[in-house]
Amino acid sequence: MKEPCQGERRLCGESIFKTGKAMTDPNKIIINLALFGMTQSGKSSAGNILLGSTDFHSIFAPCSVTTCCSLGRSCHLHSFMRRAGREVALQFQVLDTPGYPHSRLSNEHVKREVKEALTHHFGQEGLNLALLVQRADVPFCGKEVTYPVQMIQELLGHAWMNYTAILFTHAEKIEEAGLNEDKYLHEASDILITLLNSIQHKYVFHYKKGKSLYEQRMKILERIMEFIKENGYQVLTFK
Ligand SMILES: Nc1nc2c(ncn2[C@@H]2O[C@H](COP(=O)(O)OP(=O)(O)OP(=O)(O)O)[C@@H](O)[C@H]2O)c(=O)[nH]1
Repeated sequence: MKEPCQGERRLCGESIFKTGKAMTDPNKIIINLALFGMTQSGKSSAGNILLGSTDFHSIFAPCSVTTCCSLGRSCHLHSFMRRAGREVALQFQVLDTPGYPHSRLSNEHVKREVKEALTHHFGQEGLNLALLVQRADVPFCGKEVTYPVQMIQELLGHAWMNYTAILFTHAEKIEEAGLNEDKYLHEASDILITLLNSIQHKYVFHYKKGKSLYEQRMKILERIMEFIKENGYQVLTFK
C-alpha cells in the first residue's frame, strides 16, 4: 500500500538558490513549520509567537477552538542569518491545525484536513519542521497524548523523527513548581522520554511570563533554526 503523504527529501538551502520562486531572490529563505497537538495545548498562541503576529485565533475554551487549518506568514527577518558572507532574510510560514483529538470533529476528519493542508501549502516547497505543541503542566501519559504523535507519524512518514520537535507551552508552571527544565525532563514520564529520544532531543520551552514577546519569539526561532540547520535544511514534501 502506498504510504500516505510519503515525503521525499531535498536540500532546501541548495534548491532555494536553484529552483522555483526563490531563484528570483537568492537572499531569502522560507522556513515552513506545522503545528500539531491536542486541543487547547497552545498551538495558535505558539503560531502567533513564531509569526510575531496575532493571525491565529487563540483563546481559552473548554472545547476545541480551531476547526480548520490556516497558514500564516511572518514578515522578513533580517540580521538573523548569514550565508556565503551575505545577510539572508528569513520568512516563516506556519500552519496551524485543529486540536487532535478534537471536541467536535472526528479523528478521520482532522487527519484528512491536515493532510490536505500539508499537500496544499507544503507539497512542493516542503516542510522543514513539525512542532508538537504540548502543555508542560499536563503530564504526558495516557492514550490520548499519543494521538498527535501518531498523526505526525502517519502524515510525515517514516522519517518523521528527523522533522519533529516538541514545543512545551505553559513552561512558567515549571518554574512556579520550583523545577527547572533539566529536572522537569529528568522526572518526565517514560513515554515522554522515549519520544524525546526518538526525536533526538529536539525541544524548546515557551515561557509566557517574564521576557518580552520579542525575546520569547527570538529564543524559540533561534532554537528552531538550530534544529533545521542540524537537519541540513532538508524538507519533507507531500504528494
Ligand atoms: N499561561 C499560559 N497560557 C498559554 C500558553 N500558551 C497558550 N496559552 C493560553 O491557552 C489558551 C489556549 O491557547 P490556544 O493557542 O488557543 O490553544 P490551541 O491549541 O490553538 O487551542 P484549540 O484550537 O482549541 O486546539 C489561550 O488562552 C492561551 O492564551 C502558555 O505558554 N502559558
